[in-house]
Amino acid sequence: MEVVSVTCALIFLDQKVLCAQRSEAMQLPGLWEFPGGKIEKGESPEDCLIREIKEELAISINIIGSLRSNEHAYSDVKVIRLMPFICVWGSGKLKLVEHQEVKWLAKEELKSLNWAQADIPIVEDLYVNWNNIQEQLVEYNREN
Ligand SMILES: Nc1nc2c([nH]c(=O)n2[C@H]2C[C@H](O)[C@@H](COP(=O)(O)OP(=O)(O)OP(=O)(O)O)O2)c(=O)[nH]1
Repeated sequence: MEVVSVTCALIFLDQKVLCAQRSEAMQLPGLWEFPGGKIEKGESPEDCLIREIKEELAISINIIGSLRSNEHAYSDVKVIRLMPFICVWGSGKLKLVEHQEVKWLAKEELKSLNWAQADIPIVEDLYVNWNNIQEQLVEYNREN
């Protein structure tokens, strides 16, 4: 079975993370995800994510870390390997090119959304590691 590798960005700002709602024109319409997309041939996961975020949200991001990947079988023939990265906003003004809506959520609000199935373990990991990630962000901001 083919496993499709997909990167996604956990973009943090002021102790909140950016969550995006898939539009009716996309697969999994109306469900919430972390923005990103499929890795193209010859592309590194990081390059893919930077490209996808530019395409989808018109901003550039800096990647500062990652969480563990999660594999989810949407069907017998479709397995997604979702690879989450911890990111901060680099430059540009946010514009929704593909998504229907975005929300900036605090830790306690994370579980209130109707997430795509592949994201559920990632949301759980994010919840559990939230304070650690905030420390990484403080450290990154001190150095940059
Ligand atoms: N980007 C992203 N995709 C996700 C998440 N969770 C999840 O199940 N997916 C699925 C939805 C899609 O089947 C697949 C990613 O495809 P996509 O349509 O967003 O990516 P893409 O822009 O590269 O796709 P394409 O239209 O060029 O084929 O992964 C997530 O958090 N972020």
